[in-house]
Amino acid sequence: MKLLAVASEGFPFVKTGGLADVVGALPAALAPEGVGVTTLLPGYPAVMAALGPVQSVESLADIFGAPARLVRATAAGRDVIALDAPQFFGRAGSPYLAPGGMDWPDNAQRFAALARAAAHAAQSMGFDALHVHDWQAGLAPAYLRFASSRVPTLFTIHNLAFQGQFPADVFGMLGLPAEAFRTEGLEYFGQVGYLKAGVWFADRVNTVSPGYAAEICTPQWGMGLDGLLRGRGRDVSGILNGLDTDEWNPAADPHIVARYDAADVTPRALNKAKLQARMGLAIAPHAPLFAFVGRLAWQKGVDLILEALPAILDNGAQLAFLGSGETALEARVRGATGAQLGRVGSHVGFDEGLARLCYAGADSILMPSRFEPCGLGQLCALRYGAPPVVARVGGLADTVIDANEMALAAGVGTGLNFAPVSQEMLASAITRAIALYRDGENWPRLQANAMASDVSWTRSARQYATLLRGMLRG
Ligand SMILES: Nc1ncnc2c1ncn2[C@@H]1O[C@H](COP(=O)(O)OP(=O)(O)O[C@H]2O[C@H](CO)[C@@H](O)[C@H](O)[C@H]2O)[C@@H](O)[C@H]1O
Repeated sequence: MKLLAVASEGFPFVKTGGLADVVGALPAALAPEGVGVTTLLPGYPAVMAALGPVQSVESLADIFGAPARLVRATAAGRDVIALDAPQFFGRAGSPYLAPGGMDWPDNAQRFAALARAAAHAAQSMGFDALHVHDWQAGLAPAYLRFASSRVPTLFTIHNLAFQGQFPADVFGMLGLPAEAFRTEGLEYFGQVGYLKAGVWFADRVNTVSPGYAAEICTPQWGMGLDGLLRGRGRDVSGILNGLDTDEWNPAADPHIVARYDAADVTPRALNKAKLQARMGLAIAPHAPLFAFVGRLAWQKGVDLILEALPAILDNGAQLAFLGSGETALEARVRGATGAQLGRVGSHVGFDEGLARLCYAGADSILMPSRFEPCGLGQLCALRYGAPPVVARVGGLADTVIDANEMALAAGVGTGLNFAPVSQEMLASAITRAIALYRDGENWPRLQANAMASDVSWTRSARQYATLLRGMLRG
């Protein structure tokens, strides 16, 4: 099967978060299942540079007022098509944000162009199916539907909180027939909804864990789309994300100081010391070291970590933050660092190497997310032997087995879970983690169980292949 995937980011070419990891990993994961993936990405400067010499495969005479072309190359082991449209993507900086942190003012056009190019390529280049990721590509199933195309589409929701909503007057420039702008279409509370378009027009919809698939069908977590999602019934499913276990491998990771595997985790101590140094923490081999890696956002419960700080500090533990995001949270993280020098460390920014050092050097990774479609941080934590403390929501609940008494006795715990998601319950889980760490006997077992967890794509790739083959049958 020839599958075209379309997304606004994909590792290793451009990454701001977990979407890129998944888009970058699926081609290798699906290859053994007989699915050959080509990935269409916006031609950002970083993407064009990484592709090197390219072959021009299609020209698009007029894409929202300017010519563009599709170019193709194989790079980093992936077959990539880039939408070379300098008027939309030829700018430095974030894929989504202008300098100053506001959305690029022409994001509606930019990502409509991406979706239109994907629909065009899916039809004209002989692909069997189109895999559409998140709102940035969400219009593609609408373009295909109104072109009476037979190319089936799968729409994957990585985060329902980001919906790509634009004022109604954007509709006029999309080049879609008037009938598309209805409740039974892409109209969303009087606006144009790019994610809504994906959910409405795609043949199948999935999200990145079974738990989140169930949650988004409820009013509490459906973000206004639960009715529509419930209405799509069995067309909606959940498939867990995995990790590219070659890419994320503590035995071969070039970003960390000391490489190790499950047979001997003692080299982790060197990574811990390095992480403490990089984060401005006291070099304390026996202090339990917690780390947070991710977007500094309400979703991720960063405020809960800050409020639960006494549970960490009063127990002689340390905390390292790596992330960027909401200005107020960035300021609070910097403030906590300044107030607790040597005990709280932080790096506000995006740093792939430091993220890996966090997974390889921290004793435990904190993920107190209020909601989490899947989460990759906890999978990295398991793989790198840093048993995570996670909120029992979405994909976190699906991937981390709480080390309660029964689980410890049965030898199956891989981390710690807590619910409901509150500062108090997080503090109590942290206290439990520190006690386990200090009792000496259970922690190594927990760490070994974590590292033995299957976080690869193997099972999920099979599920994707089954879903895609089902789509081809209609
Ligand atoms: N400052 C920083 N420096 C370096 N690396 C950083 C970083 N901040 C984040 N990362 C990295 O980015 C990735 C984050 O992935 P997540 O899946 O945890 O969250 P995200 O919310 O971006 O993804 C959304 O999409 C993914 C993919 O489907 C879902 O798993 C998730 O639940 C959903 O919210 C990880 O690889 C992490 O290490």
